[in-house]
Amino acid sequence: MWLDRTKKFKNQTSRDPYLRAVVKETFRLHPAAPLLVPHKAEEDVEINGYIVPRNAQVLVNVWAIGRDSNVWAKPDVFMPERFLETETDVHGQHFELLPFGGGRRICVGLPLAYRMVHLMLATLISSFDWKLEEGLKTEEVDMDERFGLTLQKAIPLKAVPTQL
Ligand code: HEM
Repeated sequence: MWLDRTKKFKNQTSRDPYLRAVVKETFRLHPAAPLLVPHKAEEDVEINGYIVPRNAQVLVNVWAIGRDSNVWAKPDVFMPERFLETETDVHGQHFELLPFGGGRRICVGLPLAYRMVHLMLATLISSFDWKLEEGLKTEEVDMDERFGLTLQKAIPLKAVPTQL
């Protein structure tokens, strides 16, 4: 039965454009690794007129890129619809959305992780009816983040499931 369900969800999740848009929008605003993984320049490199000297440690602030108002309309608003009309994806070709990094050191777990995120989200949504804690309204949920090598919610979300 679990296998049947998994197959069903796999078909649904790979086709559901809104679910895919929700995942992208979540990665845009809350990338799991906000500065990716530290890189080092092996040689002096010039990028857009800036010199990155040999041996410099390079951190790519994908958290800031995801909220750049030069790139995103209403950058602080959670708006999955923005991804419905674009080809933008997370595979390292679109530099405005790089939750898995890009280039030679792109996350090798991307194909597995990306599928699993969709599968888990679809399973959780379709298996339970979710409510916030008693009395809490959606707009009152505290979305502050605690920065580190990985990004976490400063105040954990308490969501109450009822099995469907
Ligand atoms: C949603 C889940 C995940 C996210 C958001 C994520 C994100 C990342 C990021 C941002 C990097 C650094 C890329 C860079 O600096 O350019 C990375 C590297 C890496 N990830 Fe993931 N990752 C995830 C899941 C996984 C999984 C499931 C695996 C293994 C099965 C994995 C294995 C790796 C490895 C081995 C590297 C180092 C690659 C290298 O340096 O060549 N990741 N990941």
